[in-house]
Formats: sequence, structure tokens, C-alpha cells
Amino acid sequence: MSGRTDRVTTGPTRAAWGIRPAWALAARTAPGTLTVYVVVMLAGGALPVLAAWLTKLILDGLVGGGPLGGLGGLGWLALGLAGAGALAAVTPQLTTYLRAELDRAVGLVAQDRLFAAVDDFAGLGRFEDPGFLDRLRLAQQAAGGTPGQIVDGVLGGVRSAITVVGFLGSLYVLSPLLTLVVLGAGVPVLVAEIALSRRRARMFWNVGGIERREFFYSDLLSSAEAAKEIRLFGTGGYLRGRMIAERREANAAKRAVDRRESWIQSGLGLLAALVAGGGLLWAVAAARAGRLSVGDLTVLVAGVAGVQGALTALAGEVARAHQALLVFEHYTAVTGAGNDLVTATPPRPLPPLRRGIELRDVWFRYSEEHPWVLRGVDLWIPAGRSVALVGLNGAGKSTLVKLLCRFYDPTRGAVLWDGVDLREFDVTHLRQRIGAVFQDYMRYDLTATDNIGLGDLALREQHDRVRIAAERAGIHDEIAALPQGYDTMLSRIFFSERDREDQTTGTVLSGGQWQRLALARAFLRDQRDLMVLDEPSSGLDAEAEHEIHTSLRRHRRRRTSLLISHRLGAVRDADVIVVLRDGRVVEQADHVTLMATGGEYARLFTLQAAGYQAAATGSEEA
Ligand SMILES: Nc1ncnc2c1ncn2[C@@H]1O[C@H](COP(=O)(O)OP(=O)(O)OP(=O)(O)O)[C@@H](O)[C@H]1O
Repeated sequence: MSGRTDRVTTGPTRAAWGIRPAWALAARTAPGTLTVYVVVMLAGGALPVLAAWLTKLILDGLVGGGPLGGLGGLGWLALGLAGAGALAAVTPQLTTYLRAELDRAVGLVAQDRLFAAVDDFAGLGRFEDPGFLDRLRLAQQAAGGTPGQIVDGVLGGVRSAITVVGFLGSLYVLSPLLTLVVLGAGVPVLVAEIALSRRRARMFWNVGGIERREFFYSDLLSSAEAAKEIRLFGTGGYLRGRMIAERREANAAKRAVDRRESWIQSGLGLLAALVAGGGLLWAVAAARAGRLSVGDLTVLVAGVAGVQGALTALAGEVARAHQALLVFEHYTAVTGAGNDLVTATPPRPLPPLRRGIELRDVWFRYSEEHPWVLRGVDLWIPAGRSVALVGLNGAGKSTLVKLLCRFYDPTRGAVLWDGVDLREFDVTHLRQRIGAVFQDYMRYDLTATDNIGLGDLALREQHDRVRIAAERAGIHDEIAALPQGYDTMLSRIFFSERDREDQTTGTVLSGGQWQRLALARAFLRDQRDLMVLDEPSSGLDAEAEHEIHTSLRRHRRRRTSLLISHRLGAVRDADVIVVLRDGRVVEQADHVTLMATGGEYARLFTLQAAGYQAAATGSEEA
């Protein structure tokens, strides 16, 4: 997805299509609340007209000219007026409560649906697309309250329309000409508000990227990870300046829209005031001439003010609903986006791996704008064997892993599981067969048990399995020594003030300890068909690295595994070592053969070994 400015230009007619899903969501989620809300809102529209007519009848009765003269009739009218006043007094509170209740109920379901849809994106591409991330941010915003705003806008519009029609009818009885003039002054307000709401929605879309960058800087300035470098390098002021510059740019865009709105709205307000003033002068003159009764005059004054007020409210409601609908489009776009990876229907059953996994002439680039990362890779990972992948930074090793896990599909060529293209299988089934430690593994602000148990939720409650995985990753002793053992929260985030008092709540691990936890998480999935280990020991000390690789060697025996490591000592006993350079396989064989060949692997291995040798003998030149 690219291109920003053409995204939100939808007119009111197309945007109105969003009313149906928003309304259906509210009706399904909270039918009772919605029904009461509808009744209260519609009644709220009729109340001002009813009050004006009751006032007219009372005044005419008092002056004695009206048909309902006599204290008995007047008493009932006064009672009715008092009742209308009481209803008008409680309706706003009731509507506020009902609206909030509707928002809560609908927001919950909308958010659940949104994240269920996001979870269904099987690939990674959308998460790396800035345009899609902006859309997702707006969709999250929409899930919070937009369906409620749409329902509210529609009902508010209908309520205002009822008031407008009621007052217009009343005015028409007294002065058809004045009715037309008042109506004529109201229509431009409606049209202008819709145009303004479109402009505002487009502005929100356009500042999305700016706000994303502002968020990046604010996040950076308050993150524990970045604090060290920012302080040591003294970059805080510089980064803050960039953050403020982004905010200024967003402010400027918002200010331009605000200014335009206030100019247009002031002009329209002035027009409305002129019409109201003119109408009032005419009505007073007509009353003095005896063409209107005092009661008529009251209805006229209330009618002109009522129509204008309700028309302005109607325009506001339509504009708000229109804007909410435009934002809601992002929600419907994300929830309706579907899976981003094409899968055969029906998918083939995925048998346990028997022969091996093959990359056949795989070409890959992240998008058409990006250069090729893999350029015709042919690779065979035999079942039950360990394969190691080595190469310089940027050679494409992690990218190859992403294709194996099917986070992306090859741009050309195929990845085959026992000869069958991965695209033939259900991606969820495929991933159930893979265990992995990624180079950029996760650190969850959760307990130690959760940090390991998230590797296989079915085993999370099996404490023995969790402990064995931790032992194999060499982290069990450290976890057991924590204040609450495996239940210790591995986080500096305090979840409540009470937690703040409890010094044992947050425990901070070292980088190597986190890495071992990530390994333990992968070991919990060790019964899977393929184990991928992308730099599993990069942050470990020499002793821990030795232990881990001994453990991995034991683990990898007779299992299918792919190990990526820059520490060539760790890969030397793999069954096959594959060297990747510039997206191509340039060598593959076992350690002894590759060393004998004297190619890229031998060069890198000798270079590393020489470094260690030099360190051991203390020689600078070795
Ligand atoms: N999400 C992405 N979008 C665009 N380009 C990417 C993305 N991820 C990686 N690349 C590019 O793909 C190339 C290969 O990256 P990759 O991470 O696969 O290399 P690597 O061999 O694992 O490197 P390293 O040894 O540094 O981990 C790099 O040029 C990188 O810039």
C-alpha cells in the first residue's frame, strides 16, 4: 500500500455505506441499550417543538383569544409543559449514559474483531508497510468509539431532523415566506459542514506519518533501552528537537483546517443571525399590527431559533458522522483485508517431514522498490540432519529463515516440504511444525513461566516441561533464585501502585539471560519437525555459549535443524554448512571438505581462528 493523499476522499454517499456495518455491530452487541437509546433520542427531537406549542397555547389562553381558554384546560397545558421541561432536563444525562454504555459494549467487540483480523494476517509484509500501519492506527482509533459515534450521529441527525420538521411545520402555518428564508439559510450550513468534515478526515490521514514519527521520537526519549546512548552521546536535545518539529508540522496541518472551519462557520453563523434578526423584526411588526397573536409570536421566535439551532446541530451531526464513517472505513478495510498469504483451498494435509525441505531457485525481494535479497537460492535441508548457514552481514540468512517459516512467499521459485510447495499447506499447520529462536527474539514483560510457556501454550501449565526447557537453556538456576521463582515478573513495568511498593515485583535480566529464556521457549517446542536457530548465542559469555552449543549439538542430533551463526566454531560439526553471499549459495559441504576447498568458509574460519589464537598467545599479528 502506498500513496497517501488519495486515500480519504470518499464522498458522503460512499461513506454512508459504513452506516450499515456500524449499526449492525451496535444492534448485535447491545440491542437493549440501542433500543432505549433510539427511543430517548427521537423523543428528544420532538420535545422542543412540543414545548413551543404548549407555550403558545398557554399564552393565547391567558390573553383569552385561544380556543382552550379556561383555567381547567390551562392547568393541563401547564402540567404538560412542566412534564416536557422535566423530560428535557433528564434526557441529556440519560443519552450521555446510554451513549457511553453503547460505546463500551461496541468498543469491546470491535476491538476484539480488529485484533482477531490482525492475528489472521499470516505474513509479515503488512506489519512492515508504513501505509498499512497508519491505517491500522486509525482502525484502532475507530474500534474505540467510532461505531458509537456513527450510531450517535445518525440518531442525532434524525433527532435534529424531527426538531427541524416540527418547527418548520409550525413556522409554515404562521409564515410560509419566513419558513423558506430560514430553510434557505440552513442548507449552506449542511453542505459546508460535510465538505469540512471530508477535509478534516483527509488531514488526519495525511498527518498519520508525521504523528508516527513523532511517536517514534517520544517513545525513544522515554525508553529504557535508548536511555544509555541518549545520555552518553548527549542526543536528547537533538531528538527532542526532531520530535517537536514533527509536532509543529502536524499542528500546522491541523491549524490550517481549524482556521478554514472557523472562517466558514463564522460566516454561516452570521448569516443565520441576520435571518433570525430579520424574522424577529418582521414578527414584532406583525404582532403590533394584530396579524399575529402573542402565542404566535412565541412560536415564531422559538421556531426561527429552533430551526436554526437544529439545522446547525444537524449539520454538526452529519459532519461528525461523516468523519466517523471515514475513519470507520479504515476499520472495515483492516477487518476485511483477509489473509495476506495465498493458500490453496482446500489446503493439503501436512505430513511429518520425511525427506527434507528444499529451496528451489528462490528469488526474493521485500517489495518491487527493494533490491533482490535472494537471487536463485538452491538449498536442501535433509530430514534428520543439521544444516548451518553462514555468511557476511546482509547476505540474506535471516530472510531465508523468514521464507522457511512462510512469513513471506518467494517472489520467484518455491520452498518445498517433501516436494510439496509450502503454499499448498495451511500456514498455521506449517508453523505448528517449526520451533525457532529468532535473531530479534522477544522479551515479554511477563513472568518467567510465561516467557517460556508462550513457546507452546499447551505445555505452559506443565511445570516440569517448562523447567526442563529452562535447564537445557541453562537458565533454570537463575530463575529458581528469583524472589518468586518461575512466577517472578520479568519486567520493570509496575502494573499498579501496590506493585510499586513490592520490591520483588519487577526483576531485570541481563541480555544473555533473556537470550537463554528465548532458547528455553524454543526448547519447549523441541518435538517439532524443524528447529531454526538464528544466532542463538550471540549475547552469551564464552562459558554459556559453550554449554548452549553442547546442548544444541545433543538436541540437533538426528533432528532437522537450521543454525545460523557468525561464530564458526559453533557450526563446524553441522552435517552441512552452507555459505551464502549476496543472496546466492556459494559453497556447501561439511567442515572438513570446506576447509580443504579453501574457499569463503575456510577464509572466514581461518580469520576467526587466528583471532582466537592471537588472543591466546597475546600476539598482535597472529
Ligand atoms: N523487512 C525488510 N524490508 C526491507 N529490506 C529488508 C528487510 N529485512 C531485511 N532487509 C534487507 O535484506 C538484506 C538481507 O538481510 P538479512 O537480515 O536477511 O541478512 P543476514 O544475512 O541475516 O544479515 P546479518 O548477518 O546481519 O543478520 C539486507 O540488505 C537488509 O537490509
